[in-house]
Amino acid sequence: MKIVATPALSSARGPASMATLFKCRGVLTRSSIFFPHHKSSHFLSPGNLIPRFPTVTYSTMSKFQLKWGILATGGIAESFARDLWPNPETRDVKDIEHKVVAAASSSSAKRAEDFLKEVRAVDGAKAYGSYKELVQDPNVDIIYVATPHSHHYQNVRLCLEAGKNVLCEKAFTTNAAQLETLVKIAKEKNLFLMEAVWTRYFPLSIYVRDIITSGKIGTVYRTYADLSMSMAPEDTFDDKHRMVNPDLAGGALLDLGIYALTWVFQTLYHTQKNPQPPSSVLGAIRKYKTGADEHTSMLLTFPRESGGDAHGIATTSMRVAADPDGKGTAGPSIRIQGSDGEIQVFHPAYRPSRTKFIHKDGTVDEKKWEFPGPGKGSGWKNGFGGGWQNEGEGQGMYWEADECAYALRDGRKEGKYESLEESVVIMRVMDEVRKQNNMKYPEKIETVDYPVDL
Ligand SMILES: NC(=O)C1=CN([C@@H]2O[C@H](COP(=O)(O)OP(=O)(O)OC[C@H]3O[C@@H](n4cnc5c(N)ncnc54)[C@H](OP(=O)(O)O)[C@@H]3O)[C@@H](O)[C@H]2O)C=CC1
Ligand SMILES: O=C1OC[C@@H](O)[C@H](O)[C@H]1O
Repeated sequence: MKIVATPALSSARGPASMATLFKCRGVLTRSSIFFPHHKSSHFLSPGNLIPRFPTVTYSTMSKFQLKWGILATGGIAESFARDLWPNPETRDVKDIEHKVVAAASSSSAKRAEDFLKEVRAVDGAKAYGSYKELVQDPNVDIIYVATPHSHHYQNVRLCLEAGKNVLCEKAFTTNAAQLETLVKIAKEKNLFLMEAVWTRYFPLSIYVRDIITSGKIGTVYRTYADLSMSMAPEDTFDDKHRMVNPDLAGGALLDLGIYALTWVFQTLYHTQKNPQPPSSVLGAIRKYKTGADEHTSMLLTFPRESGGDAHGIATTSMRVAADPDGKGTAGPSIRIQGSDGEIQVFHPAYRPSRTKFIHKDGTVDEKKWEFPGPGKGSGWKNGFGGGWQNEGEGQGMYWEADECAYALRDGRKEGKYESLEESVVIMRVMDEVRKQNNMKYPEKIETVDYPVDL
């Protein structure tokens, strides 16, 4: 069966057509492009957007269907599940589709039921009042784990022990020992396991990595990467909130610093033929009153077989901002510096949409990405009271979801843009930074014991 979706009112390009109605999946839905109505720096400014109103031919024949179970119903669970809704063909992905077939909430089955409605799950999707019930559902192919960092080890292990494939939110675990244990279990059970660092699967990340591996930027000597979001934690979070609560492995390092490290690793490690872990790591931490880190800076040295080292500088903060005026005037958040040029990537590091490649001769290539998808209803909701931040068309979390579908279809057990081994190396770096700064989480969330009732 094929459904052709065309702009019902106009095929004109440009701002006037932004509210164009689209026919899709047999229903009329409004297309709106990611507009800010919140001062947060999560947003693209309208001027950065390229209106796009394609004619899309939807095919429902012979697709690989991935059936998702969602474990936890908080902010990012909702954003992710909503991103599974847009038809993948709107992003030129023609051979897979996603279905949310179940969700579990540790609060109540009613909460899971409401969640399933909010994210437009399939008819008959199952709502569970415990994670243990979800992992027993034979209809679920893969579970997306969206609990706080502190719970990832216990929750992922629950899924793996029950024979489920897993996509787990970042940071993967609280420490490397926990992650190594999960990787071992996944391998023994021949299950797929991936860290949900969605940034790796963005077209912009693929573009940047391609520039590096093609040699166009020459030898890469240094990457600066920052993800800092000024949140005035004392005004924004109570001390129990997951962002600042050590019992939930809160703090800038695991929550935001992972993205700065992602940029350092995907430019200085992942792109190497024979990647070597950093030969040295130096970290500095400024603590918040709860004991969680509010501000962390890291200097990593990557050995090079050709001699000399490459340096990665990764910084993160809840106290100061990478983009203080929300307009990008502070310049790029990420600078990848090579012998033949520099690649710049603009805030936010986790959801990059704008980049510049400045060649050695001074010429500049600029690229921008928009976030396509049909219909109102896919939106970003953060976990700390921001509420809906836009009525956009999807946030780009679907790209990591697509990777899960392709991996399961093709029998791969890891994500292709971040191996489990690379996730472990990054977790070891974070361990080392915490160790140097005497920052520990409570034993019950750092242990590899299982099961532990948190
Ligand atoms: N990729 C991205 O861009 C983002 C990723 N994240 C990541 O997602 C994860 C969750 O973050 P977020 O959704 O913002 O968090 P929320 O606090 O909004 O949601 C977490 C959910 O986990 C469940 N949960 C189980 N036990 C606890 C507990 N003891 N305390 C609090 N919640 C508990 C609850 O769901 P229930 O009651 O249904 O069981 C809760 O709603 C983190 O790992 C974070 O780093 C967060 C934001 C953005
Ligand atoms: O992953 C994340 O990215 C966006 C941030 O707002 C959020 O705190 C973090 O968890």
